[in-house]
Amino acid sequence: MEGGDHLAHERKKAQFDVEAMKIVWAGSRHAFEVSDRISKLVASDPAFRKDNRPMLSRKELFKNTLRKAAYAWKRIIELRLSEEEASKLRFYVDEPAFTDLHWGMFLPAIKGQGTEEQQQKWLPLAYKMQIIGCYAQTELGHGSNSSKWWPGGLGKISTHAVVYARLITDGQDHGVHGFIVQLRSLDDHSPLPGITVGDIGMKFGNGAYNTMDNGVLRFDHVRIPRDQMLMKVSQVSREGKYSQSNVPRQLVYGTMVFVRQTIVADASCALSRAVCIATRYSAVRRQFGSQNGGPETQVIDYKTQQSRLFPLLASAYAFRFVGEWLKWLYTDVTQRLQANDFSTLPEAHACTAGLKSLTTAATADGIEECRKLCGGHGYLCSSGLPELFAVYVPACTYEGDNTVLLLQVARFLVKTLSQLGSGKQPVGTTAYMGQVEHLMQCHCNVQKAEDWLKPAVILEAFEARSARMSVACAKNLSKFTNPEEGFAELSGDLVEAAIAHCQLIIVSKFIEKLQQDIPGKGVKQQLGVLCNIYALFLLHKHQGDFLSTGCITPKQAYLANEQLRALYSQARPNAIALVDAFNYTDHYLGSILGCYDGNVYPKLYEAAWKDPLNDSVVPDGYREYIWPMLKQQLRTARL
Ligand SMILES: CCCCCCCC/C=C\C/C=C/C(=O)SCCNC(=O)CCNC(=O)[C@H](O)C(C)(C)COP(=O)(O)OP(=O)(O)OC[C@H]1O[C@@H](n2cnc3c(N)ncnc32)[C@H](O)[C@@H]1OP(=O)(O)O
Ligand SMILES: Cc1cc2nc3c(=O)[nH]c(=O)nc-3n(C[C@H](O)[C@H](O)[C@H](O)COP(=O)(O)OP(=O)(O)OC[C@H]3O[C@@H](n4cnc5c(N)ncnc54)[C@H](O)[C@@H]3O)c2cc1C
Repeated sequence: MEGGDHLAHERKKAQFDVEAMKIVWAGSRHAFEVSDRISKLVASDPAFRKDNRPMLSRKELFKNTLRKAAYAWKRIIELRLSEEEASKLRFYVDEPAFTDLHWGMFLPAIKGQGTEEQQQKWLPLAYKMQIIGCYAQTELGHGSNSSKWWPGGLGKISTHAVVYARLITDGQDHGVHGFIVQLRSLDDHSPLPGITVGDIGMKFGNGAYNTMDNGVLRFDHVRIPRDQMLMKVSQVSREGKYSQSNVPRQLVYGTMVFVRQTIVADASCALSRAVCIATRYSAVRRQFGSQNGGPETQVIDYKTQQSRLFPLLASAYAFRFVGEWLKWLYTDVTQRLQANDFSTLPEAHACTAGLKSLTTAATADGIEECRKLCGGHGYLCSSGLPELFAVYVPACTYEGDNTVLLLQVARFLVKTLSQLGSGKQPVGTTAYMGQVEHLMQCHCNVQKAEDWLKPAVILEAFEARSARMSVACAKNLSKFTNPEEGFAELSGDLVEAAIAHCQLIIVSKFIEKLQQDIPGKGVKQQLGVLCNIYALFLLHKHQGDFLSTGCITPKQAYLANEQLRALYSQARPNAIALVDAFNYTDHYLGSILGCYDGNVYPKLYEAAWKDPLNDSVVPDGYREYIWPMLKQQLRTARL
């Protein structure tokens, strides 16, 4: 079959209103319209071509990124795009660049930690891109106080940085503070006196994150004007006297709470993109299994393919909704902070840290699974999956290594439990800990597979598992005379307790989403199927936890798996429509395997001939290396 829509028969099977699902996925009709318009604008502009990235040398690649960033900025000005539209445009350009750090961390750091006066001075310059900034926290060796190492945008482009460094006044160390530092001349871009700055070198994958100039920075007797210390949290007077505002010191790390929240939303984008590619290709690809001379089986009909693919499809939706909720939580905590209410900051920190950890780990693994789900073709760059994986996988490390972040969540959980004794009632995502006595001894009353479809049953099982794992950790910790020693010794168990808690958050937010009014024929029902797949898949994967804590019986674990298989069958006819609801353009997907019309094989064949190796029939190097070898063999054969 040439041309046409090769997936049309799949699209006809959908049992829900895809257009309505697109609105749910985008978050609102307005968000959908902005995304739709801007993604098409980018897709239709040849200046944003990206299929040649894996073939470019680092220098060509980097220059190309600078060209795109400058062109994107020009279009933003010409079209008078709003902040929301401009950020969507950068998103659909789909190329990591210094601008990510400028808009995503430099500006938020000044907004969050600068005084009114400092904001008035620096923000207009940054908004007009008259200065370009980055966020310099990480060092080459821990607390080495020697070289900053890794900041994106630092290596070659940033004129300024927010640098995190120890503040020492009168010989007293006040800990880490943020400072705005000019790095390069605004006239000729040369580093200012005392500053050594450069790129740290090639990173994993061709193309991928190598469009970013992650950098190294050293200072030698560099003077930072006093008024360039970010002074919302603490101040140094003209006389050198240090003082602190009446706000928690942790606000110094507020930018990370903001960025981790955006990383969770971004996880749903990266995972949904990989899932869209793997789902469409799984419907196109046929292998064996034909009966009575009929067409061969689409690989998406194999139960093994479904049990690997559909939990990822469900996870993409789950991360979307938890990301939406986390955005709300962040907005809420920000409003409270402005009113000097700091009570929800620890929870916001724990939620952003934990969910960043969970969603990025699952997304990185999920992209790789999608590559395998596409068989050999998934390994071709033209599948879009190798580059997506290489770009995405550092999310497990940046903004805090995922294990380190889970340990922060564990500390928060142990603290929450320890405060129960003093009568402090937990709220928000830890409210369930208030029923710890019930959760320690409750019994799951699932008797048949369909009982696992009841939200209350699922929630109680996840709450009981999480509470029991945290309580077990707390009990074990109490056996140590030195709490820090205990925390280090039990860190493996603590990480698992933190994972259980974060999975509970994601499941409960998906269930809450389903309690909202969701318009569109069959939309809520499909989301219900995905929610149950997500929860029961986790339960199946972590059944060791659920069984060992006595939350469920082996029979109930068996029934959960039986129900899961039934849910896969319900998802199957809707699979293509569920990925169409992401509304991704072929440009954004960047994948022959995932193209909307499913016309995969002719496109793969055509693309192969565009590879530079196929520019000539006889390759460079043949005369030099192969021909002499062949001649040598001939001579040996004659002997
Ligand atoms: C819209 C566009 C978005 C664009 C996004 C662009 C993405 C671009 C890609 C990459 C950019 C990458 C950037 C970076 O990686 S920046 C560097 C990030 N580094 C880390 O995340 C390091 C991880 N470590 C930590 O977070 C540590 O907590 C610490 C270094 C901040 C501090 O360590 P330490 O001094 O040891 O203190 P503790 O960890 O013990 O914490 C003390 C206390 O403070 C609480 N706390 C910690 N962090 C926060 C926080 N962010 N907010 C609020 N509270 C925090 C912690 O819970 C402890 O509390 P206590 O137990 O009650 O005392
Ligand atoms: C692509 C990319 C972009 C980045 N961009 C920026 C940026 O713009 N600005 C910036 O400042 N930084 C940036 N970073 C740095 C990033 O924030 C750090 O790499 C990250 O915080 C992890 O720190 P680390 O590299 O020192 O890892 P380490 O802390 O050295 O981790 C190594 C191993 O030790 C384990 N470990 C470490 N501490 C503990 C502990 N306490 N308990 C148990 N295990 C532990 C970790 O789990 C990990 O397995 C970027 C990094 C990358 C990869």
